[in-house]
Amino acid sequence: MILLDGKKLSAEIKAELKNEVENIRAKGGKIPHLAAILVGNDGASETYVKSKVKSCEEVGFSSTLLRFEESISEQELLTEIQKMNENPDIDGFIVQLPLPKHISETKVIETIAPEKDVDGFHPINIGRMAKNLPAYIPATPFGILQMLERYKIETTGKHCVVVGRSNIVGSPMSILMARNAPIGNCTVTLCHSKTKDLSKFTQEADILIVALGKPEFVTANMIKEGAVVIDVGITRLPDESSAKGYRIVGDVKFDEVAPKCSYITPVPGGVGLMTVVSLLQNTLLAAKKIFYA
Ligand SMILES: NC(=O)C1=CN([C@@H]2O[C@H](COP(=O)(O)OP(=O)(O)OC[C@H]3O[C@@H](n4cnc5c(N)ncnc54)[C@H](OP(=O)(O)O)[C@@H]3O)[C@@H](O)[C@H]2O)C=CC1
Ligand SMILES: Nc1nc(=O)c2c([nH]1)NC[C@@H]1CN(c3ccc(C(=O)N[C@@H](CCC(=O)O)C(=O)O)cc3)C=[N+]21
Repeated sequence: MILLDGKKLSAEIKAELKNEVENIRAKGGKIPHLAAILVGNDGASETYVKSKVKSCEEVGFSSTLLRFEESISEQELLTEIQKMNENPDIDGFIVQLPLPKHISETKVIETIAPEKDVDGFHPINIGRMAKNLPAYIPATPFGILQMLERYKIETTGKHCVVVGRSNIVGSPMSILMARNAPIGNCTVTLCHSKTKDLSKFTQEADILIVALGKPEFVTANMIKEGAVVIDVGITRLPDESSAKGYRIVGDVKFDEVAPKCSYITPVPGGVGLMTVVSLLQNTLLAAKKIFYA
């Protein structure tokens, strides 16, 4: 069993990004600038956004964090997004999800200029991705592709089973794994809460990607011997013995599943860290105006 080490890989990618920034600086080019909009004060969202800002600093990007009260109106938020669209100093920005219930996620995402949508959530980016055209690929799926690539895991002809069909993880992941691309060419099965006999599918998976948000849901009996298991899930469970008061648990029961796997991601220290660096990589592309010149 080989651990897919998100900590090591993300550190390598950060070092590459830092190098790129130094080259840009030496040539007097535009330093990449990522902005994030955070609405309300959800604890987990706060952690992720801070981690994005910190990672920007580490690689030498500029970053801006705009915070708004939970009570901001939809129209006010859309106006702020327009301002970001028009601000030439900002190369890419994200609106942290989830949003308060009175704000339409769809409207928010569709207001973001596609060329600044480094999350890759705008329908134009999803459509371009599905057609195998250059596009911003959503950070979590992009991070998973890079893990598979850097560990030289063969995907062609494999059966990839994705559990979860969210717009930010499962759905784009299933599209990417089925594409005719170097990391792709899988036969893909996409499972969700209406899937009957989920185990029947997971047991057939050469590559199993789990993003359903239920801690330790996937057990050893659901896994084929030698499978590659990618655990996207992140749940904070109360834990008094930890300094933070919680511990982070994935969607996979790691201790019993790991011995059956050829490769597996840990949680924490797996996919989450790749998500953050992938967002920075998209921001670098945005600063270079690679897709929408
Ligand atoms: N590591 C990272 O970078 C990231 C981690 N996450 C984590 O990944 C997990 C999933 O997030 P996200 O994709 O946003 O989740 P959502 O809650 O948006 O979607 C969950 C998906 O799982 C499906 N599902 C729920 N229960 C079952 C079940 N019993 N059997 C089969 N499918 C089921 C749902 O089906 P249906 O559509 O029918 O409701 C849905 O498609 C969360 O723990 C989240 O915190 C999320 C983003 C990034
Ligand atoms: N517009 C938008 N874009 C997102 O990309 C987005 C979002 N909204 N909403 C929430 C999810 C979740 N997400 C994570 C980011 C980093 C870690 C991460 O750094 N994880 C570390 C630490 C985990 C921790 O301390 O909580 C790890 O897994 O080791 C995890 C999850 C991005 N998301």
